[in-house]
Amino acid sequence: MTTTDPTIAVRLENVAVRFPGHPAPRTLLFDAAIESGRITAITGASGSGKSTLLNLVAGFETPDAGRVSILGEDATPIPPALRPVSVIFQEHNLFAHLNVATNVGLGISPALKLDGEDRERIERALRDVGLAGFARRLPPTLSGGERQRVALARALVRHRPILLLDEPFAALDPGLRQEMGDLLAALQEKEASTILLVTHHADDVRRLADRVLFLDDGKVALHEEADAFLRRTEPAAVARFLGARSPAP
Ligand SMILES: Nc1ncnc2c1ncn2[C@@H]1O[C@H](COP(=O)(O)OP(=O)(O)OP(=O)(O)O)[C@@H](O)[C@H]1O
Repeated sequence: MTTTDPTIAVRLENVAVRFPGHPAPRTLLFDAAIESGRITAITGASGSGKSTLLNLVAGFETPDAGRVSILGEDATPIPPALRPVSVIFQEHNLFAHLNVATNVGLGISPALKLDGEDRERIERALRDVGLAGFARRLPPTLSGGERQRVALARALVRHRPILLLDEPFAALDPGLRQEMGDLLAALQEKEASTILLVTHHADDVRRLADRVLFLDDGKVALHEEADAFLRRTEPAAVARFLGARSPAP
């Protein structure tokens, strides 16, 4: 019954997730088809379900009902490590005791069985994210922005068609957010990857997104082109989100 549409990278079909929760249980319900080769921003208020949706695609969360398909294939039996995705979180992406090159190498081989070609790939990825010469540094000696760039390099060497980012710029100051955003946009253009970017910043949507998936109370409230979304004055939840732009310094 699988219909494979190459323009769709990820499909969530009536996916329900039930959390026991306090004071009452909560059910999140997602239904969406996410296009390939584009940047989709997943946004909405705190608690609306953004991370849960991303975790369903990554495989860290399991649906209680419905189905997640990735690149036309039912993802249910596929463990996180074997899914065609790379994930970058807000923080804690790196092993502190392993140097930068080794952290990137883990993206190629978790057992760190690396040959000469792999080492070249690592060097190239570090150059691409502006970290040539950082190979032997340890993560605690890097700035927050540099650490996130290492995480991006590790995602790059994996060559997975889908990149999942959960607030990857949240710990960065505005200058670095801009820099990381530019880097991400350039990489997307070069690799034509599908990117799902969880963010609660309207500026990230303005700068980076082609499409927007707006969540409200555990459901997909809107799924549309970023231009149309950015012109919205309603519903109130979207107006609030777009109005929450940080004031110019
Ligand atoms: N493991 C869990 N157990 C119980 N409830 C959970 C669990 N994970 C998420 N939830 C609940 O599900 C809802 C959605 O959470 P989620 O983290 O996906 O939201 P979010 O939009 O990413 O929020 P934020 O912007 O604050 O990170 C919240 O009400 C949250 O409390």
